[in-house]
Amino acid sequence: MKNNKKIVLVGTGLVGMSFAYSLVVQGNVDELVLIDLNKEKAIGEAMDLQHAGCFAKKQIRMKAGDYADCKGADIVVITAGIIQRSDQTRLDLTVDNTKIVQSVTEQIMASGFDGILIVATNPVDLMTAVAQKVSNLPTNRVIGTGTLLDTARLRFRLSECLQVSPYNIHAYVFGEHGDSSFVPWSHACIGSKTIRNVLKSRKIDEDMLEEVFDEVRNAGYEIVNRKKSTYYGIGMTLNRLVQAVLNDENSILTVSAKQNGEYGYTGIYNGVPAIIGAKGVIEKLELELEPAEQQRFLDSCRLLEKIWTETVNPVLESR
Ligand SMILES: NC(=O)C1=CN([C@@H]2O[C@H](COP(=O)(O)OP(=O)(O)OC[C@H]3O[C@@H](n4cnc5c(N)ncnc54)[C@H](O)[C@@H]3O)[C@@H](O)[C@H]2O)C=CC1
Ligand SMILES: CC(=O)C(=O)O
Repeated sequence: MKNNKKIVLVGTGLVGMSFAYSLVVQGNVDELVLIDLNKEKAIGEAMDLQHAGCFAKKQIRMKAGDYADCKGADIVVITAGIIQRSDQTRLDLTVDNTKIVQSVTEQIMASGFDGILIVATNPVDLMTAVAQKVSNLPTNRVIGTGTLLDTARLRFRLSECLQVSPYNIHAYVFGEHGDSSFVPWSHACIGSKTIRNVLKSRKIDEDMLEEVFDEVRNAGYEIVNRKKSTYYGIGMTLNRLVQAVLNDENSILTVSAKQNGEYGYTGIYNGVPAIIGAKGVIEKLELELEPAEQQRFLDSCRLLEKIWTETVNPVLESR
């Protein structure tokens, strides 16, 4: 394990700073550099965090910096971008955020950065693909937060409904971090018992599962309607992913990873469970999906590929 764990964050908005604050509270990095288009904001955020750090269990070196600081960083996290309004989906952000992620990634790479890139900017599956294409880093080293936040929401909600700790709920949200996501319930377990068998023994109707997932899929919209944006959930999601890499955990997390045919699709970034360690995506966990689940994954990939071809690529090629 490296002695000095260095993270650079690009985008010091609500998502970026929720993540940064969680690092300071948990004290699980050594060095943190903040970059934003709005340099004054990055400086103000760094000052505020430095003051918070006086009460933290570990002292972290923090500053507002610039892209030259990415050289030698273990991980650069991209949270720069616009957010959706309550009448928009994440996919409506595609054109604006493609331009932002392209520009940010070019500047990161110009520094000589050679670590792991983690992307949260929405629509995250497409923006991770943009970061990979522009950076030309190996695909295992460019990771999107994917459906990790959705999976946390699923485990939370199932935990509430079934009165079992979320730590003992093993269920994954697959596909786009968006409306085409789904849960392969055939692989959802409470402890080692399948969730369908748990429902059967408790005499709970299976319809409960899709009701729970509807809430999970709509959770982002529900929060945006009430408070304009979501940030604590994704802040801790980013922290979890970063720790898995920094500590070479080989933990299974549902991230946006480049598809290489494991689930019948090649070429697009989409959310699947994967083993995450120091080298990024070590291996995608290949689950045997039921035919209907497999179809939903293919539909999700086809949707993303269509937007990539019709919208993202023309933006990338226009520069
Ligand atoms: N993947 C996920 O699960 C989630 C993703 N998000 C996404 O995260 C992104 C950020 O959201 P918030 O932090 O709430 O937005 P925000 O508006 O609070 O912050 C965005 C920041 O990006 C900066 N920025 C914009 N263009 C930039 C550029 N070219 N270079 C450097 N910095 C730039 C802005 O100055 C601002 O500080 C959005 O795209 C949002 O949809 C939000 C929640 C969950
Ligand atoms: C905004 C967003 O992507 C979420 O909270 O799921």
